[in-house]
Amino acid sequence: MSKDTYTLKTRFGEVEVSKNAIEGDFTTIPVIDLTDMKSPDLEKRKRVASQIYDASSKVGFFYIKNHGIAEETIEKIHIAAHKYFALPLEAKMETYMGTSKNFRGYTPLLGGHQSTQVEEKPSGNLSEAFDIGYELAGDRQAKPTDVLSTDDAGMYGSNIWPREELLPGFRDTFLDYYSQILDLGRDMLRIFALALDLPEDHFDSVVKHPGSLSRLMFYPPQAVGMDEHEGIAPHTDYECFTILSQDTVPALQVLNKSGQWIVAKPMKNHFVVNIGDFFSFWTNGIFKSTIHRATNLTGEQRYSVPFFFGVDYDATVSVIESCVSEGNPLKYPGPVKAGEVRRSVLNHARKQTTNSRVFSMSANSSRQPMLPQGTKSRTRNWQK
Ligand SMILES: O=C(O)CCC(=O)C(=O)O
Ligand SMILES: [Fe+2]
Repeated sequence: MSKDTYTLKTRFGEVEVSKNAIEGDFTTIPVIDLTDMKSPDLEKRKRVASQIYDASSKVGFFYIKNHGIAEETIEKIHIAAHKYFALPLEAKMETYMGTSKNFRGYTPLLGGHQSTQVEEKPSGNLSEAFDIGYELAGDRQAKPTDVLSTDDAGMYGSNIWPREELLPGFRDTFLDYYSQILDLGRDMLRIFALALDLPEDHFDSVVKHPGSLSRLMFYPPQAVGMDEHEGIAPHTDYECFTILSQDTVPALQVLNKSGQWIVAKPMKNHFVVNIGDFFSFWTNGIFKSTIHRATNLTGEQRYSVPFFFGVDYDATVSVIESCVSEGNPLKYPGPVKAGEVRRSVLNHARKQTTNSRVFSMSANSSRQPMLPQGTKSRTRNWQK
């Protein structure tokens, strides 16, 4: 590594990264056209699946276009995000995540955030967030007779909403967005199954009430002359995959294999999709959960809306058998209870006062997925 690099110290090891993000190099973040994702022609679906396999196993990140979510839906959620973060702090604190048993609600600027790096002077992430999770009203496929199970980990539960009179229509807008992205996630899981040479309905039984969080994020501009301050510190996501809507302000950077931060420039009507730790576990490391961060150096306000697609909290999941081979022996003993894994990851993150993600950052290409200290013994031994 040349002197243009620095060492990123993490709780789990060191990563060499270059000092500067490389502008203009997006060739490593492929764009996948989902037009044929639901084509009646299997060969066409397979062509999409094969691109998804390539991107998921080599990069861990890709853009999607022609995903079927209307521009208007995306605009509406961004307007809702602007309005929510414009509320006075006291109003946002009425929805404070600290009062939630299942990781929903508001995370204030710098509050409760801490870099995943080992810092001399820990400083929080320069962002605010508002999280919601699965509720039946946010799932167009839920039947009126559906009842949410009480998963052992207590991850299902209600969302915390700002008072309707403060933000009329906010709850409906967010739940509508949530339900549409949830369905996109379900559809994508079928194409992921095809990508893994499995029957397309292979995962259907574990996405009845998918344990997915969605988040509004706000990154204020940094003060002129201020040292670069991360909006969200380097991390990997911990669910199956993330579907991210960015506004027009660039900030997201993805760590490539040679240790360079690649800017994932916002592209109109595209989502950024990235593999999370849970999918990496599930596929025995075939799908890569890649380190990324967001730093807003533009002087403008930035908003983004990630959706972390995950399986039912009460599902029990083991590494997919066909992902284990002589060349890729079983990495992670299982089975695991999806809700328990997520609770322990989130608890750990909260204890560390981080922004709710877990990171095992020994190296971008050979990382082990998730699993903090304190995870139940069955899962602790995943973390070598
Ligand atoms: O805002 C972004 O661009 C990325 C957010 C992110 O990585 C996350 O919330 O996990
Ligand atoms: Fe992320």
